[in-house]
Amino acid sequence: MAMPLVAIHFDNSISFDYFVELFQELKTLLVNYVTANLFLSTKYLFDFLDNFNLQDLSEILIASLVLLCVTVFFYYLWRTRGMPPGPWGLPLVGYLPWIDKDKPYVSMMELYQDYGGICTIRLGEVVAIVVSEPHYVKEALSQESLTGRAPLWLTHGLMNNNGLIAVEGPKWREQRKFVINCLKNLGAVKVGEKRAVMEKRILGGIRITFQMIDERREDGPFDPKQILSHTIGNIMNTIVFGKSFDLDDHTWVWLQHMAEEGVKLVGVAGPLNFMPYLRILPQYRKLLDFIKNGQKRTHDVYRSIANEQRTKDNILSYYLEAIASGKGEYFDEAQMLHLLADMFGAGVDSTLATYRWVLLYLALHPEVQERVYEEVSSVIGKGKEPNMDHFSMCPYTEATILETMRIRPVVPLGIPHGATKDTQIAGFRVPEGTMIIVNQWTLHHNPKYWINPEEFEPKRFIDSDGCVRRKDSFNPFQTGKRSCFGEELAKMVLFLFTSSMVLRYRLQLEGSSSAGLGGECGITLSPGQHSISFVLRQ
Ligand code: HEM
Repeated sequence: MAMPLVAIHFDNSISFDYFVELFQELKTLLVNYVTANLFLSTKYLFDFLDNFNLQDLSEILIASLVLLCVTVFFYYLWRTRGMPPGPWGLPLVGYLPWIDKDKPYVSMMELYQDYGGICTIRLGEVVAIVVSEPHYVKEALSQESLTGRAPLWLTHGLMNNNGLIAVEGPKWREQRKFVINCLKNLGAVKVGEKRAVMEKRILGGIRITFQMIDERREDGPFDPKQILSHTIGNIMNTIVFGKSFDLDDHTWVWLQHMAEEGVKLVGVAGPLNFMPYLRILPQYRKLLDFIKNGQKRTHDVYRSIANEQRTKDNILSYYLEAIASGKGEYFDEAQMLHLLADMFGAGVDSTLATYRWVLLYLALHPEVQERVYEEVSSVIGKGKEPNMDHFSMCPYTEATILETMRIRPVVPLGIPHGATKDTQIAGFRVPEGTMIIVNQWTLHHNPKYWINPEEFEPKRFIDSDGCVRRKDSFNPFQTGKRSCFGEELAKMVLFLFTSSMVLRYRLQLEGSSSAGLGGECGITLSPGQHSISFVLRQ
């Protein structure tokens, strides 16, 4: 069909009539064009349907699939332009099938071997940059624009910018500052009078730990996980809620169960982080319901603790005061409940897992244990309780704790960050929304920075003057504006527990020497099942 010609006459004076005429012509042109194409398309459609057979259908499907792959390929190329190099993945899932779900940190170390200290991978819908060299890690973690959190559906989606670990922007800054002040007030400080209050709290927990070990140790070797979960958990309970629970308190038993299951389930539901549409599948829906119900019930428990709150000097009571004062911008009940859960979860899980690794490595290396014993017994004295003044005088004990954190970092892939706006690392483009993974495991196991990295050798943290020294390739708490502010508290718990334990017991590993070393990786990497004999020292 011939296209109608549009005759437009230009003269010096363009009148209103001229526009009317132009509009009419354009309208005619459009109507003719649409009618013609509609006629043609309908004709082709009828012709096609007349001759349609199954082979056509498979050809159409294949062609659509190829078209989809090509579109996804070019979209991915466009999206990752200027970003660090990395492996190809599959449409939709990206590199996920190549990540070992039990040991994702090992898969990331393989990436380091293939692509070096900075690389890009696509995990479902999320594009991630993995940084594994100390100077890239430092550059990334020092940037304001990388203090966001990764766009992960489970954490971001479920938390809805509440709490502490998953929040961003001004709310994160305000709430983080508030909690840091709370911890200082409660005595999680290097020096000062308040420190004694926190020491007392921790030493109380240690005494109960020893009572519980003494009740069980004559029956043979056992895994101290349950006892430590109760006592370290209760130390955190007093800091966060101002109360501790009895061992058999139903609420406490349930809270511990939820904390443990929650860690595993969030691990199992991991693919939802990268492919949120999977939640339409029944198995993921069930998981999500379980997590959401658990969250709701936990908040109900916290609410009732808040209603009965009588004590001062804990994060909950400070928070209630802050809400009542009306001064802060983001202080409300919903945010408080999430924040308390984050504080309890982040504080207990990581410290408990680290301490269990310390005991396992001490039991596995009697020569290291004896050196720690010699040091603490000479500095603190047999039968005495330690305090943080002893810490700087026990470099070998500190080095043993650090070496444990090196060889078994409890967050082997850190807590991922997210780019809040376009930026750069090492000159590579980092678009807004990119996830940044700090590859702690590779940093801690790279033979370029550690001699025989698979060997447990605390001396590597001590310099020629006998002082403790840390390297840039050691990063268990991450660095920068978003680094872990629980480090001081963790240091106190780990030193006081380790020195007291070695002063009181000789630890002996029972069964296979590799028991538990492989670890179980949920949100944190914890030791696997193992048994220790606690032999009372004379
Ligand atoms: C050995 C023990 C611990 C280890 C290895 C550890 C490790 C970490 C790491 C790697 C991060 C991520 C930092 C980042 O995103 O850059 C983190 C964040 C965090 N940690 Fe710890 N942590 C420990 C103990 C604690 C304790 C005792 C507390 C509570 C007082 C705590 C509370 C938190 C919180 C709330 C965050 C999130 C901070 C934020 O997003 O601004 N941690 N921790």
